[in-house]
Amino acid sequence: MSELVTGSTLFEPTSADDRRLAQRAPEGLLREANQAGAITAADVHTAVRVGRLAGEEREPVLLALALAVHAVVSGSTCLDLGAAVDPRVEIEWPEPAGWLEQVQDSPLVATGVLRVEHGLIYLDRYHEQEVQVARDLEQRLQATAETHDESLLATGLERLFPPVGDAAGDGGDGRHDPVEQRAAARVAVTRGTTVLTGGPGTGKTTTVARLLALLVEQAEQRPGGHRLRIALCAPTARAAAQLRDAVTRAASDMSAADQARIEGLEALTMHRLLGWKPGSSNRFRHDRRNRLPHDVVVVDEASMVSLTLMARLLEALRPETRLVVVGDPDQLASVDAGAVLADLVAGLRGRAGDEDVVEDGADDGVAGDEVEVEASGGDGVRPGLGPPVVRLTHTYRFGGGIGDLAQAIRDGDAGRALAVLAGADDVDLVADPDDVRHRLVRQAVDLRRRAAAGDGEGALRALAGHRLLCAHRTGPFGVSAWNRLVEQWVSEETGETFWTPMYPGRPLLVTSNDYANDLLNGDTGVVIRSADGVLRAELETTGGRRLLPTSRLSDIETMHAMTVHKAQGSQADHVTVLLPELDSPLLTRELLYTGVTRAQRHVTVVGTPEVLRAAIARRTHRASGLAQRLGAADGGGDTGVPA
Ligand SMILES: Nc1ncnc2c1ncn2[C@@H]1O[C@H](COP(=O)(O)OP(=O)(O)OP(=O)(O)O)[C@@H](O)[C@H]1O
Repeated sequence: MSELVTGSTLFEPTSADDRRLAQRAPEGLLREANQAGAITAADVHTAVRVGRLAGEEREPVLLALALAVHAVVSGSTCLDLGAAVDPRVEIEWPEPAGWLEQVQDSPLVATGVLRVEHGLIYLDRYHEQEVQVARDLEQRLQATAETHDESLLATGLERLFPPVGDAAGDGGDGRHDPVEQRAAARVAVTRGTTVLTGGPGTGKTTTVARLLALLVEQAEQRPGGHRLRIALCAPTARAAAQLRDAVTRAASDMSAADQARIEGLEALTMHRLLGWKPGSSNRFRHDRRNRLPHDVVVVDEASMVSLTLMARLLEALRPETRLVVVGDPDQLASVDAGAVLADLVAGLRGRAGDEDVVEDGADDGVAGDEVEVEASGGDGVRPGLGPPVVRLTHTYRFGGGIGDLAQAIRDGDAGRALAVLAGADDVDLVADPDDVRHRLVRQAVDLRRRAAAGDGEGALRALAGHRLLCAHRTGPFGVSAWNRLVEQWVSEETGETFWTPMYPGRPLLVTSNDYANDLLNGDTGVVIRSADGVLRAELETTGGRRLLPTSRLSDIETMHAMTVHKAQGSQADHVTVLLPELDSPLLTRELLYTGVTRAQRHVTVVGTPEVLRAAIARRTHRASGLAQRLGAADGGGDTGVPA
C-alpha cells in the first residue's frame, strides 16, 4: 500500500524565540497549531490580519485560512481539509465536514479571499489560475487541429522514424524500432495539443526534433504557407540550453533537408519567451491581449512548471498555436505550487477512461510493439479527437539495471526494486554511508591532482564521472555535512589540511543565473591552478567549457554533494543517492526516482532495505483540483462560485 505524504512538513521549534513561532498569536487553535509546527508565524499573521479585514473571527475558519496559506508554500494549490488533519499535531482538530461548512459560510468566501470548490479550499489567486488552465486546455482540446497532408505525413514518419528489423521491433543488432516515437509524432502532428511523457532516455527530445521537421515539412506544402515560427522553452535557463543542445544533436542524424528544416532553433526560458514585464514577477508582456506569434511551442522539463507559469503560458498562446508539453511526471514537481504535468496526465487519462494501448502497426504499416497512447477518444492515433497524452516507454540510454530499477520505483514495487538492486551489475544498495567513502575520496583526490596540475579538461571529466545526491541541504544527511565530510576524509587520507575557500580541486556548483559571465544556475566546474600559478575556475557550461578568474564568480557552492532537486535535469556517469532518515519528509518515491534516473551507467543507493521500502511506499501528495477539472471534461467550475 502506498502512503501519501503531503508536501507540508512540521517544524520543531528550537526555542521559545524560534522565528517560526508567532509571539503575539491569540490563544486558541492558531497558537496551538503554530506551536505544534503545523503552521508558521507568517501563516498565523496572515490569517489573523486578513480575517480581521474580512470580519472573520472564528478560530476554525482562521485555522483553515492559515493552513491554506501554508499549503501553497508547501507546493499544493489548495487545501484539502480531510488531508490537513495531521495526527502528529495534537490539537482539537475541527470535524472536517462541519469545518468546511463553516468556511463556506465565512465572509472570507463572500469577499473572495477564499474559494471553495469540490470540497477544496483555495486562496483566490490559485483558484483563478487553476480554473483558467483547465478552461484554456479544454478549449484547446475542443479545437480542431490544422489539417495535415496524410500521405506526406506517412512518408515523413517512415523517413524520420525508419522501421527497424522484424515484427518484434528488434533489429537483432541491438537497434530498436522507434514504433512508440513514430506513433507519438503522428499524434502530435494531428492534434493541437500533445502531452509527451516518458522516463529519461526514452527519446522525448529526439522525437520532438523529428516532429518539428515533420511539422515544417507539412507547412512547406501548404499553399502560401510561411516558415513555421517555432519556440522551444523550458522552466529553467539550464533546461532550455540542454533542450537546444539535444535538438541540435538529434538533428545530426537527419537528412540534410530535414536538418535545414529545424536548423538554428534556439531555446528560451518560459519567462523569457513570455517577456519580462518591469515591476512584476508573474505577469508578462505576452498575455491574452498580446499573444505569442509562434505556430508551435514546445515546453520541455514540464514537471518543473508551476501552476502559475502554465497559466501564463496558456493564456499567451493563440488557439491555433500547436502546443507540445514534454516531461516526466514521475519526477519531483516544481518548486512553486502545482504539479501541473502529473495533473495533466491524470486528468486527461481520467477522461479517456482506461489507458489505451494502441497497436502502432495499424497506422504506420509497422507491426510490432505496443504503444501506450492515452487519448481522450479511446483511439490513440486517430486525428481530430482532442489532445492525448502519449507515453514513451522504451529506454535508449541505460543498461538494464538502471532502467529496471527506475521502472520498479515508478510502479511502487519495492520487492522488485530490491531484487534488481541485488541482481543487476549496474545498480547496488549499500547500507552504510562509510561504504561510499572510498569512491568519494578517490574522486576528490583525483580532482585535486588534476586541478593542481592545471588539467582542467581532465578535472571536469573526473567531476562528471560521479555525483553524490542528497535529499536535504542541511542536517547529517544533507549537502553541507557531506561537503565537509568529504573534505575531512581527503585531509585524513592525504595529510593536507589546508582547505582555503578556493583550493585546487574544489568542485563548484553555480547557484544562480549569471548572464554577465554566461553562467547558468546548475553549471558545474572545478578550481584549477593554471600554468602561471593563479587559481581559476574551469567551468562546464551549456555553451561549452569556460575558464574564469575565481574572483568573477559570485553565487557558487562546493559540490562534493548536491541535492536531488538541484540535479533534476542533469546526468552523471555514476550517481550515488544518499537516502535520508526514515522519518524525513523528503523520503519519497519521487525523490528516489529522480535521483536514480540521473545516472547514465551506474547507480548506488545508500540506505537500508527498510528505508528504501519506505521511500518507494511514500508518494508526495500535492493537493490540487486540476486533474479533476480536466477529467470532468467541462473544464471545472465557472467563476469560482462556491460549490
Ligand atoms: N529512435 C532512436 N534510435 C536510437 N537512439 C535513439 C532513438 N531515440 C533516442 N535515441 C537516443 O537515446 C538517447 C536519449 O534520447 P533523448 O535525449 O531524446 O531522450 P529524452 O527522453 O529526451 O531524455 P532526457 O529526458 O533524459 O533528456 C540519445 O542518445 C538519443 O540519441
